[in-house]
Amino acid sequence: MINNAIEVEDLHVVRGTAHVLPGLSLTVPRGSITGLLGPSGCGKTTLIRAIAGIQVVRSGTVTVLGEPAGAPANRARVGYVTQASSVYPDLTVRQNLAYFADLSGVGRDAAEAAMRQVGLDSQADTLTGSLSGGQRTRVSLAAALLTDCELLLLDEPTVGLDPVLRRDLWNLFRRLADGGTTLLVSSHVMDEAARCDLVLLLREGRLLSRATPDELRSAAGTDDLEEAFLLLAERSAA
Ligand SMILES: Nc1ncnc2c1ncn2[C@@H]1O[C@H](COP(=O)(O)OP(=O)(O)OP(=O)(O)O)[C@@H](O)[C@H]1O
Repeated sequence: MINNAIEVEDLHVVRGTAHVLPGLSLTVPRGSITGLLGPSGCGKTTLIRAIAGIQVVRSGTVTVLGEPAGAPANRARVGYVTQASSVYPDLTVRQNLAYFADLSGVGRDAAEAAMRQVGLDSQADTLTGSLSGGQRTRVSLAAALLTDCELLLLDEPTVGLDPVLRRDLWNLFRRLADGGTTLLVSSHVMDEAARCDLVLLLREGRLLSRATPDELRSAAGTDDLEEAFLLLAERSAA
């Protein structure tokens, strides 16, 4: 059993004219919640796309669950929830999940269970297009949960959610991690770092820090994770 769910080595990605990831190396341990934190534009989505195997990379290696990123063997083992909703607006929540359940070869019971997991059972018969942005994200998340994947890649899943929904989603992430799923969750909200087992801080495509929230606080000498990030960013620029 390989202990790391993800191993990235000397990854270079160029998008347009920008060298977005200029030689990034990092690892993500199995069975835990790793937060990918950093300011807008620092390369979080690009890295997640590379891990999902859908990003053209210039060089370097990305190994996911022991396979090269994007390997067919990982298709049912890796779930990816993008920032943009990936479900059909003209279908109800239940119809969307039933459709994805059929595509994934799992039963309709799995669709109902996933709907309950994300707390959308009361909206089961609502058209997905008339849900709020946060509710639509939860439909996408439910679709990713259908196959009991080993690794979940979640790109800013809590954007636009109110504090209660955010807390509920983080509780769900914790339950999934307790059950052995590895989660990589991107966010630019530093207070979400406190809910992670491990935090990767990215800045301009470089790894500024890889630490637990407690290690971050003591390295920066402050309890405020936002402040800790700013201090670490200033130190690295000095
Ligand atoms: N399709 C694209 N073509 C060219 N450049 C792109 C493209 N998508 C992103 N970029 C650039 O790549 C860099 C990293 O973008 P990325 O989306 O990975 O950042 P991010 O940290 O996820 O940002 P956010 O938190 O705002 O989603 C940015 O400078 C962005 O302008």
